[in-house]
Amino acid sequence: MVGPVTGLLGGSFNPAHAGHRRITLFAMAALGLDEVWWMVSPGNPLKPRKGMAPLAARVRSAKAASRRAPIKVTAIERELGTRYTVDTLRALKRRYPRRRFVWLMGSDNLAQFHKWRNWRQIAREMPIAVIARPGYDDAALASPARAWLRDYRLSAAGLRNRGEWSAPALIELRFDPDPRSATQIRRADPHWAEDHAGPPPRDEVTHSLIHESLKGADA
Ligand SMILES: Nc1ncnc2c1ncn2[C@@H]1O[C@H](COP(=O)(O)OP(=O)(O)OP(=O)(O)O)[C@@H](O)[C@H]1O
Ligand SMILES: O=C(O)c1ccc[n+]([C@@H]2O[C@H](COP(=O)([O-])O)[C@@H](O)[C@H]2O)c1
Repeated sequence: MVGPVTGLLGGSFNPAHAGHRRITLFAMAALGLDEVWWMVSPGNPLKPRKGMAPLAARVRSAKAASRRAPIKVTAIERELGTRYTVDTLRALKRRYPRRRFVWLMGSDNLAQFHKWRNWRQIAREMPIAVIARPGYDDAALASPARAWLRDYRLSAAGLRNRGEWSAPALIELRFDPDPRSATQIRRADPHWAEDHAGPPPRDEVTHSLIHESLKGADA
């Protein structure tokens, strides 16, 4: 029997915002997902550490932004000890073998995807759904990763109706694009990261942040 269909939205969430929530709910409906996990990254390998609030603060902001939605917030990469998405996805598939996963990301990330470690292998691990984002769609369209994935394009209905999933698969989701971004929030509140720095969380706090939300997630 196939387990729940789970979308994975990895991100810095520095901070989380209403755009994350909206694109998640949209992707869930379009792709027929049972739930989405927001994986708050301990540190995007391509982003500077400066200006990044601590993991615990970003997890808190993600929990607030996802309240009462079928979204689980997790910092599981901290527990898995993975930093690169390719390693995270392999570890998750091993840990949750009954689940079917889809990797979700905005078109800004498709434009840069060829810079991610082992990106072709990421595409072989699970279908990828890309959500159009204002200002990035031309770059995404012209990107090396999209060129590579062109022959694997699939409609959202195509993915929903497939009995057996295969990867690579690229699903391009376009809906009333959402202009919100964490950059915009930090511009309006330049001290966001500092104000949320606080003392480093104790180990048991981080531990409970990691485990709490995925409790009950079956294998
Ligand atoms: N408004 C949006 N439309 C489409 N995708 C989005 C949007 N906001 C965030 N995403 C996607 O959600 C994931 C996590 O995003 P992230 O936490 O980096 O937020 P962000 O707003 O992109 O942050 P920043 O402005 O700091 O780069 C990424 O795949 C990103 O592309
Ligand atoms: O694995 C990589 O090389 C890699 C490079 C850049 C970003 N990522 C992942 O992409 C996701 C989105 O990151 P961000 O910072 O754009 O929200 C997050 O899960 C990061 O860990 C992964």
